[in-house]
Amino acid sequence: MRIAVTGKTGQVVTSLMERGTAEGHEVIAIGRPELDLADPASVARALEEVSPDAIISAAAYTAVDKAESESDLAYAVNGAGAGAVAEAARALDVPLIHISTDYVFDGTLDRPYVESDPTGPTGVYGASKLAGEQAVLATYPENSAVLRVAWVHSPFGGNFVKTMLRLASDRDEVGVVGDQVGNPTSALAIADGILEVAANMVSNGSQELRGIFHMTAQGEGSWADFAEAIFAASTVRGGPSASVRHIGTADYPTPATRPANSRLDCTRIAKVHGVALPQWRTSLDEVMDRLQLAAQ
Ligand SMILES: NC(=O)C1=CN([C@@H]2O[C@H](COP(=O)(O)OP(=O)(O)OC[C@H]3O[C@@H](n4cnc5c(N)ncnc54)[C@H](OP(=O)(O)O)[C@@H]3O)[C@@H](O)[C@H]2O)C=CC1
Ligand SMILES: Cc1cn([C@H]2C[C@H](O)[C@@H](COP(=O)(O)OP(=O)(O)O[C@H]3O[C@@H](C)C(=O)[C@@H](O)[C@H]3O)O2)c(=O)[nH]c1=O
Ligand SMILES: [Mg+2]
Repeated sequence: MRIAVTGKTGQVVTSLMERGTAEGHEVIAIGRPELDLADPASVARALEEVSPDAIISAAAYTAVDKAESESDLAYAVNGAGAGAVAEAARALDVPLIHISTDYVFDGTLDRPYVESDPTGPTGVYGASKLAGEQAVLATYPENSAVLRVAWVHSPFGGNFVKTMLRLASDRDEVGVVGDQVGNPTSALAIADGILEVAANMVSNGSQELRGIFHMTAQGEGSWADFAEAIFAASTVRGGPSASVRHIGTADYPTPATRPANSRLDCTRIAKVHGVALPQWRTSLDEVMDRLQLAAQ
């Protein structure tokens, strides 16, 4: 497949370049300045030039706290920008896979969220991503899949794993919220899942393969559990470590409110696409191995 992906340096786009190329696909990453999601005309132009077999919409405004004070930009990129990608995919008549987030939910449910559960974002980032989902499904429902992923980490770009390792390098203890639970998911595993979904959509036009899907790693934990796993994995590899103090959300005030329950139920994508990502602790080991290699 010839696959166009939005963004150049993001975690998911970098993972797709690696995994897609390894599987013999041609993966073309298109980002700024040629494709700027805040400039819709550039989106159509840049994607048409590539004439791909499928488009992966992975670029987004992802600064959750900063979005609270930059809401116009967050909506332009994540809402209107996502709609512009969908219009380009429709014009090219190719499948679109749009990446979204667990933060579209308010987190008050006491079980993992299924695709049909009501959304209710608690911050600007989640609301702007929800606007993007809606734009995609209104513009190009006949050939789009929205994949909601969560708590993304990888050897690339900025993420919670790297933040924790940086903090541990100069302190013995880190306070991390223990009352927000979710599914830490590696971008490398996400790339594998996206490639399976893309192949299914390219070869099969069935509506059942389109629509919204939850796609996270198996297993769950709080951010504090995630931090503990990071430090355990770092310790065995000779990397920095710290002890984790489990704190409450109220003890770690942030501009954006995050959902307390971010867990996503991934039954539908397993049934419809045959996609099941590995356990999150297994993927974390892969990411930690890669970080050690990168540091050598
Ligand atoms: N990170 C996470 O924890 C989660 C992410 N997601 C979603 O997954 C997707 C991938 O996220 P991830 O890989 O982590 O993202 P990153 O934060 O690692 O990277 C963001 C990417 O978006 C690009 N980008 C930002 N603004 C624009 C713009 N105006 N025009 C074009 N490109 C732009 C960046 O461009 P450049 O390369 O130029 O810097 C970069 O490639 C996103 O849709 C995100 O909402 C969902 C759940 C969790
Ligand atoms: C750095 C740090 C964070 N925290 C808390 C704050 C927050 O509740 C939680 C995670 O913090 P972060 O800011 O790294 O994560 P955050 O940016 O909220 O991560 C989110 O990013 C967007 C893009 C998504 O789509 C989500 O799925 C999710 O991955 O941990 C601590 O408790 N202690 C700390 O030292
Ligand atoms: Mg962050």
